[in-house]
This record gives sequence, C-alpha cells and structure tokens, in this order.
Amino acid sequence: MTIRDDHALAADLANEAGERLLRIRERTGYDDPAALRAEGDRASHVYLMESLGRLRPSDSVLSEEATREERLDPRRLSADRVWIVDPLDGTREFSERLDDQAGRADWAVHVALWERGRLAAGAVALPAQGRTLTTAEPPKPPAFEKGRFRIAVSRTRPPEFVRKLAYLLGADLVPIGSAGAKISAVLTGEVEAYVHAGGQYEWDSAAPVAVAQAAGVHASRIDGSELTYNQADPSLPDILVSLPELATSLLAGIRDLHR
Ligand SMILES: Nc1ncnc2c1ncn2[C@@H]1O[C@H](COP(=O)(O)O)[C@@H](OP(=O)(O)O)[C@H]1O
Ligand SMILES: [Mg+2]
Repeated sequence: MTIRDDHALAADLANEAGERLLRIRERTGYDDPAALRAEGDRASHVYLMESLGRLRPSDSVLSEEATREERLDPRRLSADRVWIVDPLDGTREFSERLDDQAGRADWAVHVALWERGRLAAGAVALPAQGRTLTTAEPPKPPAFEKGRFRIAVSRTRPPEFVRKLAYLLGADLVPIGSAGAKISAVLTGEVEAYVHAGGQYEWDSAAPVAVAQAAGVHASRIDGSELTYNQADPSLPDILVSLPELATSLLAGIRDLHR
C-alpha cells in the first residue's frame, strides 16, 4: 500500500471492519443489546487503530471510541494528515432487530482522511446492506426530479423544526438510523436530503461527507456555512446534505424556521 492509495485504504479498512462487525453480531446474537453494542464499538475501533498505526504510522487518528485524553491530544491539531473514524455509526441500530427478526441494516463504518484543511478521502461501509460508498469510485448522484421529495431524519432524535420544514417544502420525513446510512441514502436515491441539528461530532459525518463532496452532492452546516474538520472541539452539531438542486430552498426554509 503506498501513500497514493488513501482512497483504496479507506475502503478496505471500512469493509474489513464491517465484515468483523457482521461476524460479531452473528456470533453474539441480540439477547444482550448493550453487550453487543460495546463489543462492536470496541472491536471495530481496535481493528482500525491497529491497521492505521501499521499502515500509516506518521498520521494522526481521531476516533469516536478513543479516550478523552487521546481525543484532546494537541498533536492532531498541527498534523497534516488525520484519519477521522467512527468505528460503528448507528450503534443502537446495530443491536436491534426488525419485525421479521432480521438485524437492522442502517449502521455503518466510517473512515475518512482529513489532509491540510479538507477531506481528502473517505469510505462508508454499510455491511448489512452489502455496499460501500467510497471516494475511490464516487457514486453518481441521482437525477433530480421536481415534486414531492424525502428528507431523512434521526429515528430517535429528529430536530424539532424539520417536521415544519417538510410541510413547508412538500417533503416526507424518512426516519433512518446512523448519519452515514442517511447520507448514503441521499447518494443512492432513497431520499433527496438529510437534515440534522441538536448535536453530532466530526466522526459522524466526515467519511460520508467526503463521499458526498466527491459525488457533487451539497453538504454544509444548516446555515449554509462550510463543514470544517479536525477542530480542537470535535462537536459539529448540525448538517444538511441534499441533492444540489434542493439546497437553496432547504437553506431558506431552515433559515425561516430554525431560530
Ligand atoms: N443530539 C446528539 N448529540 C450527540 N450525538 C448525536 C446526536 N444526535 C445524533 N448523534 C449521533 O449521530 C449519529 C447518528 O445518529 P442518528 O441515528 O440518531 O441520526 C449517532 O452516532 P453513533 O451511533 O456513532 O453514536 C449519534 O450518536
Ligand atoms: Mg457516529
């Protein structure tokens, strides 16, 4: 693996971590969801940290599952290259079954590379959906069709104003778990937008935003400003991802409603 293969490395690591998570879920079952979540988070984090430490020893890593001290390590702020990873996004959904007893599929592994002020590579593995979205081969964004559209929201923490926003713009809300699964749903045409506010962190969006940007899909804060990564405080509490044709009306609607 050479330094030029960052896109492929992100995809390989996300895929392998995802395979491991599927095996853990198969072996452990759903009887103790808290234990399943803890094992999944830990195993995926350890795999990603060991692999990046071995394959990219000079780079920094910011992981959701790192300790507070590791996350506050100031070396990350002066580094040129920082991998921003969420070993298991949608942890809650990973441990839940659907009515037909199949495990939920709206969870993801996020691997992104931030390099000198911008997202340079990223991959989102959706192991239970059998697909991985990657900057190595950015997906072609779905064609925009005028008319009613769909906005993905958190299953458990949908922002207050989004119901009104949907009413105002003629959209339906689609609850999906995991930020990565929701942004992927925009890229695969299951929904046309994703709106979130009220709390989130850099690792929840870095990898899917890297892929969205490579695909030419709109991604910003909900006030239209840029999403910035590798900040001292990794909080990045709101986000809008949408087909480019919808961004102006979504931002205007949000401006009117979200005060
Ligand atoms: N209000 C909030 N504060 C902090 N994190 C939040 C949040 N709302 C959503 N998130 C995080 O964003 C990810 C997607 O959430 P959701 O499925 O509700 O949209 C989850 O990541 P994890 O599963 O990695 O913890 C969740 O913890
Ligand atoms: Mg997350």
